[in-house]
Amino acid sequence: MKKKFIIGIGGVTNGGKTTLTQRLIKMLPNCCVVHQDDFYKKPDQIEVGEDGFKQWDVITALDMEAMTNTIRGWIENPVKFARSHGVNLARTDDVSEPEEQTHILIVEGFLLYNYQPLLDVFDKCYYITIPYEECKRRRSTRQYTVPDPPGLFDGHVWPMYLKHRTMMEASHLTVDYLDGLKTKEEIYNQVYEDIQSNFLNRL
Ligand SMILES: Nc1ncnc2c1ncn2[C@@H]1O[C@H](COP(=O)(O)OP(=O)(O)O)[C@@H](O)[C@H]1O
Ligand SMILES: O=C(O)c1ccc[n+]([C@@H]2O[C@H](COP(=O)([O-])O)[C@@H](O)[C@H]2O)c1
Repeated sequence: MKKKFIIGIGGVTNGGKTTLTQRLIKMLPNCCVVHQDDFYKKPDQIEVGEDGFKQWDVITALDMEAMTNTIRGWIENPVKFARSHGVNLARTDDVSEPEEQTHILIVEGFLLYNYQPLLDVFDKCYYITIPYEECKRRRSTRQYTVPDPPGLFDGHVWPMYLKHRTMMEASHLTVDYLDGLKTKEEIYNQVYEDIQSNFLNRL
Protein backbone atom coordinates (compact mmCIF):
# COMPACT_ATOMS: atom_id res chain seq x y z
CA MET A 1 0.00 0.00 0.00
CA LYS A 2 1.18 3.51 -0.79
CA LYS A 3 2.69 5.27 2.20
CA LYS A 4 3.94 8.54 0.77
CA PHE A 5 1.50 11.33 0.03
CA ILE A 6 2.08 14.76 -1.47
CA ILE A 7 -0.52 17.40 -0.70
CA GLY A 8 -0.65 20.73 -2.53
CA ILE A 9 -1.92 23.86 -0.83
CA GLY A 10 -2.21 26.40 -3.61
CA GLY A 11 -4.29 29.47 -4.18
CA VAL A 12 -4.42 33.20 -4.21
CA THR A 13 -1.87 35.43 -2.49
CA ASN A 14 -2.88 36.08 1.14
CA GLY A 15 -5.56 33.42 0.94
CA GLY A 16 -4.20 31.74 4.09
CA LYS A 17 -1.95 29.03 2.58
CA THR A 18 0.93 29.52 5.02
CA THR A 19 -1.40 29.78 8.03
CA LEU A 20 -3.09 26.50 7.12
CA THR A 21 0.22 24.79 6.32
CA GLN A 22 1.80 25.75 9.67
CA ARG A 23 -1.13 24.22 11.55
CA LEU A 24 -1.13 21.03 9.50
CA ILE A 25 2.58 20.35 9.87
CA LYS A 26 2.25 20.61 13.64
CA MET A 27 -0.53 18.02 13.75
CA LEU A 28 0.23 15.51 10.96
CA PRO A 29 2.71 12.70 11.64
CA ASN A 30 5.99 12.61 9.68
CA CYS A 31 5.06 15.74 7.78
CA CYS A 32 7.58 17.83 5.82
CA VAL A 33 6.94 21.03 3.90
CA VAL A 34 8.20 22.79 0.79
CA HIS A 35 7.36 26.49 0.37
CA GLN A 36 7.30 27.77 -3.21
CA ASP A 37 8.27 31.30 -2.03
CA ASP A 38 11.66 29.89 -0.99
CA PHE A 39 12.43 29.40 -4.69
CA TYR A 40 12.06 33.02 -5.77
CA LYS A 41 14.89 34.23 -7.99
CA LYS A 42 16.88 37.27 -6.88
CA PRO A 43 15.27 40.70 -7.53
CA ASP A 44 17.79 41.53 -10.30
CA GLN A 45 16.73 38.36 -12.16
CA ILE A 46 13.04 39.32 -12.21
CA GLU A 47 11.90 40.64 -15.58
CA VAL A 48 10.37 44.08 -15.91
CA GLY A 49 7.16 44.05 -17.97
CA GLU A 50 5.90 46.57 -20.51
CA ASP A 51 3.76 47.93 -17.67
CA GLY A 52 6.97 48.88 -15.82
CA PHE A 53 6.36 46.39 -12.97
CA LYS A 54 8.75 43.64 -11.97
CA GLN A 55 6.96 40.43 -12.94
CA TRP A 56 6.88 38.63 -9.58
CA ASP A 57 3.67 36.72 -10.21
CA VAL A 58 4.74 34.54 -13.12
CA ILE A 59 6.29 31.07 -13.07
CA THR A 60 9.61 32.28 -14.53
CA ALA A 61 10.18 34.41 -11.40
CA LEU A 62 10.69 31.11 -9.54
CA ASP A 63 13.41 28.49 -9.85
CA MET A 64 10.92 25.69 -10.48
CA GLU A 65 13.64 23.23 -11.42
CA ALA A 66 15.22 23.59 -7.98
CA MET A 67 11.81 23.23 -6.35
CA THR A 68 11.09 20.08 -8.37
CA ASN A 69 14.47 18.63 -7.35
CA THR A 70 13.70 19.31 -3.70
CA ILE A 71 10.38 17.47 -4.03
CA ARG A 72 12.09 14.60 -5.84
CA GLY A 73 14.58 14.40 -2.94
CA TRP A 74 11.68 13.89 -0.53
CA ILE A 75 10.12 11.24 -2.82
CA GLU A 76 13.41 9.33 -2.95
CA ASN A 77 13.95 9.31 0.78
CA PRO A 78 11.40 11.00 3.06
CA VAL A 79 13.18 9.79 6.20
CA LYS A 80 16.47 11.39 5.18
CA PHE A 81 14.62 14.53 4.05
CA ALA A 82 12.79 14.80 7.39
CA ARG A 83 15.97 14.31 9.39
CA SER A 84 17.92 16.87 7.37
CA HIS A 85 15.07 19.40 7.78
CA GLY A 86 14.74 18.89 11.53
CA VAL A 87 11.33 17.20 11.30
CA ASN A 88 10.61 14.80 14.15
CA LEU A 89 9.57 11.34 13.03
CA ALA A 90 6.96 9.28 14.88
CA ARG A 91 8.37 7.24 17.75
CA THR A 92 9.45 3.79 16.68
CA ASP A 93 8.96 1.82 19.91
CA ASP A 94 5.26 1.09 19.40
CA VAL A 95 5.00 1.38 15.63
CA SER A 96 7.08 0.28 12.67
CA GLU A 97 10.52 1.53 11.59
CA PRO A 98 10.55 5.08 10.07
CA GLU A 99 10.96 3.63 6.55
CA GLU A 100 7.72 1.64 7.01
CA GLN A 101 5.64 4.54 8.30
CA THR A 102 3.37 6.90 6.39
CA HIS A 103 5.04 10.14 5.27
CA ILE A 104 3.38 13.32 4.09
CA LEU A 105 4.83 16.23 2.13
CA ILE A 106 2.92 19.51 1.99
CA VAL A 107 3.83 21.75 -0.94
CA GLU A 108 2.56 25.29 -0.45
CA GLY A 109 2.50 28.16 -2.91
CA PHE A 110 0.55 30.57 -5.10
CA LEU A 111 1.57 29.05 -8.46
CA LEU A 112 1.63 25.34 -7.70
CA TYR A 113 -0.62 24.12 -10.46
CA ASN A 114 0.83 26.04 -13.38
CA TYR A 115 4.02 24.05 -13.87
CA GLN A 116 3.52 20.98 -16.01
CA PRO A 117 6.38 18.78 -14.63
CA LEU A 118 4.89 18.91 -11.14
CA LEU A 119 1.22 18.34 -11.92
CA ASP A 120 1.31 14.57 -11.52
CA VAL A 121 3.15 14.50 -8.17
CA PHE A 122 0.15 15.65 -6.14
CA ASP A 123 -2.10 13.11 -4.43
CA LYS A 124 -4.42 15.95 -3.44
CA CYS A 125 -4.67 19.53 -4.67
CA TYR A 126 -6.25 22.18 -2.43
CA TYR A 127 -6.81 25.71 -3.70
CA ILE A 128 -7.72 28.59 -1.39
CA THR A 129 -9.73 31.49 -2.78
CA ILE A 130 -10.78 34.87 -1.40
CA PRO A 131 -12.52 37.71 -3.24
CA TYR A 132 -10.72 40.73 -4.70
CA GLU A 133 -11.59 43.19 -1.90
CA GLU A 134 -10.44 40.91 0.91
CA CYS A 135 -7.29 39.96 -0.98
CA LYS A 136 -6.39 43.60 -1.57
CA ARG A 137 -7.07 44.42 2.09
CA ARG A 138 -4.90 41.57 3.43
CA ARG A 139 -2.14 42.27 0.91
CA SER A 140 -1.98 45.97 1.92
CA THR A 141 -0.91 44.94 5.44
CA ARG A 142 1.72 42.42 4.29
CA GLN A 143 5.45 43.13 4.13
CA TYR A 144 7.38 41.07 1.57
CA THR A 145 11.17 41.08 1.31
CA VAL A 146 10.60 43.40 -1.66
CA PRO A 147 7.71 45.74 -0.79
CA ASP A 148 4.89 46.16 -3.34
CA PRO A 149 5.28 49.38 -5.37
CA PRO A 150 2.07 51.46 -5.72
CA GLY A 151 -0.35 49.92 -8.23
CA LEU A 152 1.26 46.44 -8.27
CA PHE A 153 -1.80 44.67 -6.89
CA ASP A 154 -4.25 45.97 -9.51
CA GLY A 155 -1.71 46.19 -12.31
CA HIS A 156 0.01 42.82 -11.93
CA VAL A 157 -0.87 40.62 -8.92
CA TRP A 158 -4.63 40.29 -9.34
CA PRO A 159 -4.66 40.01 -13.19
CA MET A 160 -1.95 37.30 -13.02
CA TYR A 161 -3.94 35.44 -10.36
CA LEU A 162 -7.03 35.41 -12.61
CA LYS A 163 -4.96 34.32 -15.61
CA HIS A 164 -3.22 31.46 -13.80
CA ARG A 165 -6.43 30.27 -12.20
CA THR A 166 -8.10 30.11 -15.63
CA MET A 167 -5.12 28.14 -16.98
CA MET A 168 -5.26 25.73 -14.04
CA GLU A 169 -8.99 25.19 -14.57
CA ALA A 170 -8.34 24.39 -18.24
CA SER A 171 -5.76 21.74 -17.28
CA HIS A 172 -8.39 19.30 -15.91
CA LEU A 173 -6.46 18.83 -12.70
CA THR A 174 -8.82 17.77 -9.91
CA VAL A 175 -8.76 20.59 -7.38
CA ASP A 176 -10.57 20.95 -4.04
CA TYR A 177 -11.48 24.59 -3.47
CA LEU A 178 -11.28 26.04 0.04
CA ASP A 179 -13.18 29.17 1.02
CA GLY A 180 -10.51 31.44 2.52
CA LEU A 181 -13.22 33.63 4.12
CA LYS A 182 -14.01 30.88 6.62
CA THR A 183 -12.19 31.11 9.93
CA LYS A 184 -8.66 29.71 10.23
CA GLU A 185 -10.05 27.05 12.55
CA GLU A 186 -12.80 25.99 10.13
CA ILE A 187 -10.40 25.71 7.19
CA TYR A 188 -7.90 23.74 9.24
CA ASN A 189 -10.55 21.33 10.58
CA GLN A 190 -11.95 20.75 7.10
CA VAL A 191 -8.56 19.91 5.60
CA TYR A 192 -7.28 17.94 8.57
CA GLU A 193 -10.36 15.70 8.60
CA ASP A 194 -10.16 15.28 4.84
CA ILE A 195 -6.49 14.21 5.00
CA GLN A 196 -7.23 11.88 7.90
CA SER A 197 -10.03 10.10 6.09
CA ASN A 198 -8.33 10.01 2.67
CA PHE A 199 -4.78 9.10 3.62
CA LEU A 200 -4.39 8.07 7.24
CA ASN A 201 -7.50 6.11 8.26
CA ARG A 202 -7.33 3.93 5.16
CA LEU A 203 -3.95 2.47 6.10
N1 LIG B 1 -9.07 32.26 7.46
C1 LIG B 1 -8.55 33.47 7.63
N2 LIG B 1 -9.33 34.52 8.00
C2 LIG B 1 -8.81 35.76 8.17
N3 LIG B 1 -7.51 36.08 7.98
C3 LIG B 1 -6.68 35.08 7.61
C4 LIG B 1 -7.15 33.74 7.41
N4 LIG B 1 -6.09 32.97 7.05
C5 LIG B 1 -5.02 33.80 7.02
N5 LIG B 1 -5.36 35.05 7.35
C6 LIG B 1 -4.48 36.24 7.44
O1 LIG B 1 -4.20 36.65 6.10
C7 LIG B 1 -2.85 37.05 5.97
C8 LIG B 1 -2.15 36.18 4.93
O2 LIG B 1 -2.11 34.83 5.44
P1 LIG B 1 -1.06 33.79 4.90
O3 LIG B 1 -1.34 32.48 5.56
O4 LIG B 1 0.32 34.35 5.04
O5 LIG B 1 -1.48 33.73 3.35
P2 LIG B 1 -0.71 33.16 2.07
O6 LIG B 1 0.36 32.21 2.55
O7 LIG B 1 -1.77 32.48 1.27
O8 LIG B 1 -0.15 34.36 1.35
C9 LIG B 1 -2.24 36.94 7.38
O9 LIG B 1 -2.34 38.21 7.99
C10 LIG B 1 -3.13 35.92 8.07
O10 LIG B 1 -3.18 36.09 9.47
O1 LIG C 1 8.97 36.37 -1.30
C1 LIG C 1 9.47 37.29 -1.97
O2 LIG C 1 10.70 37.48 -2.06
C2 LIG C 1 8.54 38.16 -2.78
C3 LIG C 1 9.04 39.29 -3.42
C4 LIG C 1 8.17 40.06 -4.15
C5 LIG C 1 6.83 39.71 -4.26
N1 LIG C 1 6.37 38.61 -3.62
C6 LIG C 1 4.94 38.27 -3.73
O3 LIG C 1 4.67 37.03 -3.10
C7 LIG C 1 3.41 36.62 -3.57
C8 LIG C 1 3.26 35.12 -3.38
O4 LIG C 1 3.37 34.77 -2.02
P1 LIG C 1 2.08 34.62 -1.08
O5 LIG C 1 2.68 34.10 0.18
O6 LIG C 1 1.46 35.97 -0.94
O7 LIG C 1 1.18 33.64 -1.78
C9 LIG C 1 3.30 37.06 -5.00
O8 LIG C 1 2.03 37.65 -5.23
C10 LIG C 1 4.45 38.06 -5.16
O9 LIG C 1 4.02 39.30 -5.72
C11 LIG C 1 7.20 37.85 -2.90
